[in-house]
Amino acid sequence: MLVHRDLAHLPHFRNAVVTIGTFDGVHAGHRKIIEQLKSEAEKVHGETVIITFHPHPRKVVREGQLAVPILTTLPEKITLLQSLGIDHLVVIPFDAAFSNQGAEEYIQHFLWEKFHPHTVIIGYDHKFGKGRCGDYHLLEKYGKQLGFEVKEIPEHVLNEVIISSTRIREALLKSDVAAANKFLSYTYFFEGLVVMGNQLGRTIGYPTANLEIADKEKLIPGNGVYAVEAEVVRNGHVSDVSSVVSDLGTNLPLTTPHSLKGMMNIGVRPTVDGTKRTIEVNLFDFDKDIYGQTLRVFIKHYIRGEVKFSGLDALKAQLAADKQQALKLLNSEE
Ligand SMILES: Cc1cc2nc3c(=O)[nH]c(=O)nc-3n(C[C@H](O)[C@H](O)[C@H](O)COP(=O)(O)O)c2cc1C
Ligand SMILES: Nc1ncnc2c1ncn2[C@@H]1O[C@H](COP(=O)(O)OP(=O)(O)O)[C@@H](O)[C@H]1O
Repeated sequence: MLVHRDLAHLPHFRNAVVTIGTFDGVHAGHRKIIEQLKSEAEKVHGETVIITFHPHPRKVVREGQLAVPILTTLPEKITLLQSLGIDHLVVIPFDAAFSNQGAEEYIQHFLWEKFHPHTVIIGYDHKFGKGRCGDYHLLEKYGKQLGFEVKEIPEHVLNEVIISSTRIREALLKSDVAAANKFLSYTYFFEGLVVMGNQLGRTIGYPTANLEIADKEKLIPGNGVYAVEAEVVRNGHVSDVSSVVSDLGTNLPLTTPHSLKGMMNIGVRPTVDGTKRTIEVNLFDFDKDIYGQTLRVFIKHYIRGEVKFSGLDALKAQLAADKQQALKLLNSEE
């Protein structure tokens, strides 16, 4: 998959079959749209093109509104779309100038001139252009004049997309990873930089890699203890998207046989300080210094809620039980 971020230097697409959307989560509902995109492209021997926006249009157009956490950061979205066999991903820098284009200008100077699409696939309720005044009918009218086809994404698929996104967010926020992973059709994951903690973990026999998530918009599941798989993916933070794209060959499929098993706590750790929310992972059968590296964590199962223990001995006993429980859950999948 080629990722294009510069609108001034797009390639010449061959019979482009194009769809437009944010695809946050690239979940089971999105995958149906992608199947439709691929089957239309196959019919006309065309290339599949997904146009997406970054940052999220909501952020630019409705500034000041309560931010909805995102399920996939841009590099993660790229990784997932790549794994689905899309030919081109075009990432539009969604700024005020782009959002101020009128609907007709958007069709002629953006969709037509940049892509010369064979087919555009959009939802019947898709709106575009300044004030969101362009719709399916306007696109069809221009399609006839300029010579491209417009195809509709069925209503039930669109409804599924909206319902799934909301359900996945709600499920993760209440720690229901079983439901979230089912709607996603893959295991929810995030990446964090391993930073210093209180250095207490090692003294009780459970060193924990404390994670700092780079993208503040990324949805972090609700507090609690989870069984996870994790991999050290690179040194330092994601610096730019291209580094992730070049990483792709080694990181697909998303959970590799090299994943380590472990357990993670998300919470305020009432037993030891009880204030700042932290994310920390204890990896099983592992003993390396990974400070300054990035850990990708796949959240497989929820184990329990966070508890305030009477002291470190009680916490330690519970961690031993959590480890057994995590291993039981993780091994049962194999
Ligand atoms: C799997 C797991 C479960 C945990 N559960 C709790 C808990 O229920 N309550 C709590 O106060 N801290 C809990 N902790 C956090 C520990 O208090 C923490 O790992 C320990 O204080 C070490 O901190 P440090 O990494 O900053 O040195 C848990 C940690 C892990 C890895
Ligand atoms: N099995 C392991 N799981 C997690 N981290 C480990 C493990 N073995 C070694 N480490 C290293 O030890 C650090 C965690 O030790 P810990 O005493 O909890 O310190 P801190 O409070 O700084 O996280 C990790 O950041 C990592 O570099």
